[in-house]
Amino acid sequence: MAVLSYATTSATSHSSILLVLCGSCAAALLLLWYKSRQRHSIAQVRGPPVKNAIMGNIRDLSYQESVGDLDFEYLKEYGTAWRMQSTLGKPILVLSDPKGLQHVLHKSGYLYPKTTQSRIQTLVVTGRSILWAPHGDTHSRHRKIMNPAFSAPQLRSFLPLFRKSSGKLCQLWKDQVHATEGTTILINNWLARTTLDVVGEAAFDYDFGALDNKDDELSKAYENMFTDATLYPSAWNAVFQAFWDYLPERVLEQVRHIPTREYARTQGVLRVFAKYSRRLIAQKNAALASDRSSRDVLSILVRANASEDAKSRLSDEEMVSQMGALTLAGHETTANTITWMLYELARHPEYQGRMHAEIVAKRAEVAARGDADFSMEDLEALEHLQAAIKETLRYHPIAYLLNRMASEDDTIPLAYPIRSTKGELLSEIPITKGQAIAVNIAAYNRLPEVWGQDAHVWNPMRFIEGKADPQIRVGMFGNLMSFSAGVRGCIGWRFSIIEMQAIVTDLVENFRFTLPKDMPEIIRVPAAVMVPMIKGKQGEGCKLPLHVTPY
Ligand code: HEM
Repeated sequence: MAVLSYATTSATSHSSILLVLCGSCAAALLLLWYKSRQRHSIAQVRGPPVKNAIMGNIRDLSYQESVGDLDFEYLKEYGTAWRMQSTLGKPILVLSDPKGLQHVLHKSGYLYPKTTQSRIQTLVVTGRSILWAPHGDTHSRHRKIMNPAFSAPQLRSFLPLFRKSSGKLCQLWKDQVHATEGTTILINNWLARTTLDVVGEAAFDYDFGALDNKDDELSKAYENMFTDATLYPSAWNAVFQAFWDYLPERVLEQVRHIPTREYARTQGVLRVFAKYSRRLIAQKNAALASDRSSRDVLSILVRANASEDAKSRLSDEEMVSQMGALTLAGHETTANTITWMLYELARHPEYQGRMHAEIVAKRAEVAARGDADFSMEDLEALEHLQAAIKETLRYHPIAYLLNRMASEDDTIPLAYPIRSTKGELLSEIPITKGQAIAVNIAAYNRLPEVWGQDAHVWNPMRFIEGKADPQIRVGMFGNLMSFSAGVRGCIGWRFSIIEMQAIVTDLVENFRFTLPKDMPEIIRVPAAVMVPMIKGKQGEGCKLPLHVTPY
């Protein structure tokens, strides 16, 4: 009986959600139709022709075979700012100009918040975390409490922990790689497991056991989530999301209950994370009360939150959400960047040889000093390693596009003037409130004006020879946009750099990476983050095989 009455209540509440959604959508459709007839301020900005009135041409971007195929073509044709049409006639300004990006992300503070679509999508997958936090008071409250856990000294203290995981990966590969001929390995899968273990231990003092193949509920829930939920978005979902700007927040919060793959897959992950996160936070609160608090990110967060005044404190729900956010933001991003780096090293054996020689020489220095392992200063002195990290972040930016919108009328300045639809040179673009802006990280990272005429070539020497010395400072690291910039720039960029230094040093010291004889074509697939897949075999998920031979 109890089950029956629960089922009836649940069905009633679901049909009222559906009714509210349908009613709101119909109203939004009318509003959208009215809006699409209005003239917008970026009408004079050139862009690719619109092929489909409903879908616009934005879908071409999410269906392009490899990230950059279209972006680099448009960049060449239209310059560092162009116009695209999103679903139901909504114009988007696609921006890769350094001065424009500096203005939108740095100088304007919170003037350009995330779009409703990107905020609600992160709400669906992480809950009320820092990634979701609306611009302004809410976000600065999250950031203030999270900052102490990401200070440079705190992150440098994680080095032994990162080295422990990379050592484990090396040992597992040594066990399975044939000593003389080497073996072909799907490296992305191993690296994702390694970075999941790293983020588990450093951020929560939790053992995902991914490298040990432990049957862990959390790591299983997370596996392939990005590609399952976001790859090749359906037309209905794109049209549905176009209404979101006009729906009340309370209605939008319900979209997570929609039982299609876009929402159900992430909702499942969110539920599992919330369960574990609650348990871990309770443990950390108990440890704090008995003065046994440890150094992982979540413990520092719990401590920082406890010492805030009640008004500024994160709520229980906000605290619980950070675990999913840190795993989401900090795991596959780093794993994929290392994957692309090893792929480029396999394609550039001469550079890989230099990196190996540099590490071996440093190892001899460390041994002569009587130390068992590299210090942070040793790793930072490896200039070929540093340059390869920067060049890979530039060439293969995992987060290749960010969505923002103007909260007020504004003017965006450009470093490189563009030609308007009337043939005039524009050195600034007027923006009206509500204008959507796509921050095109992939295109900025390939600007010949900033990176040199060989911007489309993977060449780490540009950082060693000082060729990349851009005049306009935008990014958080190496003047790259890969970690974004400004008030919402990546909080974990140092964590990721130290992690990459620790893992890549171990791998390049112990193994040689080459392309297998029958190397398939690898494409940069546009899921929520950019992932490597074998061309024509996208259905098999992320895959990047390399031939690995031990030294
Ligand atoms: C190669 C590795 C990484 C890349 C390329 C990367 C990139 C980014 C980018 C582009 C953003 C801005 C997102 C937006 O505005 O929508 C961001 C934000 C963020 N990242 Fe990273 N990230 C990386 C690693 C990490 C790691 C290791 C962590 C944590 C352990 C982390 C935690 C975060 C968090 C919490 C935010 C939200 C910051 C805020 O809104 O204030 N990231 N990241």
